[in-house]
Amino acid sequence: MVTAKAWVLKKHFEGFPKTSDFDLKKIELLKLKDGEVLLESVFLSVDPYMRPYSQRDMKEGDIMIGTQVARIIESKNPAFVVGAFVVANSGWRTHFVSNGKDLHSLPSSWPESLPKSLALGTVGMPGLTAYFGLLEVCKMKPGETVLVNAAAGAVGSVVGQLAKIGGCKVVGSAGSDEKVAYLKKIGFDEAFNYKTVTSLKEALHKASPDGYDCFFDNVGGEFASVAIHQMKKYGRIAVCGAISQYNDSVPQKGPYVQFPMILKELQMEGFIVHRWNNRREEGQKALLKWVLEGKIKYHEQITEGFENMPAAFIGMLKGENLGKAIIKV
Ligand SMILES: NC(=O)C1=CN([C@@H]2O[C@H](COP(=O)(O)OP(=O)(O)OC[C@H]3O[C@@H](n4cnc5c(N)ncnc54)[C@H](OP(=O)(O)O)[C@@H]3O)[C@@H](O)[C@H]2O)C=CC1
Ligand SMILES: CCCCC/C=C\CC(=O)/C=C/C=C/C=C\[C@@H](O)CCCC(=O)O
Repeated sequence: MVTAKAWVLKKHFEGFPKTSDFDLKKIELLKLKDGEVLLESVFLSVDPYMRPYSQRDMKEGDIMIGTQVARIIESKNPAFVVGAFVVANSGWRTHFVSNGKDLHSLPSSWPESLPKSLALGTVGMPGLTAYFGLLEVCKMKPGETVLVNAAAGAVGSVVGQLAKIGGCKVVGSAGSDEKVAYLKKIGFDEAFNYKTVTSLKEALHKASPDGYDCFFDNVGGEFASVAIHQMKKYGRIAVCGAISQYNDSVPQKGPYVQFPMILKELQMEGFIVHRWNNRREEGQKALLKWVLEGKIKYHEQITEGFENMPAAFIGMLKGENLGKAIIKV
């Protein structure tokens, strides 16, 4: 019998999650039935969506939602061999049983030299979010100017590099000078620390006096309310997330934004990466190619130890990660 460890939501979050909101449980796994596989998590992801989705989708006592790269350690399913790696959506746990239907094998072209954890970040859901959000929602064109916030994160860092590959000028914001330096290192044309600028309005104007054609919004709130006024006519806004709001009990009341929406005839579209699930392979193939060519750089904030998962999640929400936040079991 295999004993799995799992993090459960002990108490719904109020404001920023606290480690006391989680409980570590042990689960005895049953013997495999025909068609099932036993997996052990190797890398686990902590993502911003877990904060709002926990309120929407979970009840206290549930295992925390989330994804992992896992290794098959026992198989009664001929489609999955022992030793193979897959991406699963089985939550915060060290071991689990699956019937294989919800497992995604890593692309066959995945080189041994490339960390498999990238399947949770740059070459996984966040990278695909950047890829499809930029190409299908922003519809960036060469020569345009792209703005992205939370730019040093899992999604934002890929947005900026994809926009450079697409021949755009790229402006990014992040919450530390270290992150700003990283953005410039990976090719952003302009980058600033939104926490230390005296005026966000002036920082955005200085970075691109003519304004922005595309705004890839990961943050929402006051940043979005200021940025919208600096969009060019016919600009496009991809509303990817609103992390500035996730931990607020009372959402920030941003200034009235409908005026620029109308006067500049802006397109503003929210999206969820699931929309392009049928094009996952296309996106992963493109992202993997650019990573292997060195055109997309990646950085991972690796936290060692399953026991540190709640702390890694809280740290990511507080901006302590540069690049994708990953837990190495
Ligand atoms: N629509 C979709 O399908 C998807 C949407 N998302 C969204 O994309 C966004 C980025 O996700 P992801 O790349 O995984 O996360 P990141 O790796 O960027 O980590 C979160 C980052 O958000 C920033 N942040 C946190 N709080 C605030 C705040 N109050 N104001 C401004 N910035 C803040 C921090 O960076 P900093 O130092 O810059 O403050 C932090 O590092 C999130 O909003 C997420 O919900 C992600 C995946 C799919
Ligand atoms: C309830 C208010 C939500 C406000 C917007 C919040 C988050 C946007 C975001 O981050 C979306 C992420 C989507 C992730 C998609 C794929 C998976 O890895 C997560 C699966 C969770 C699920 O969809 O059940």
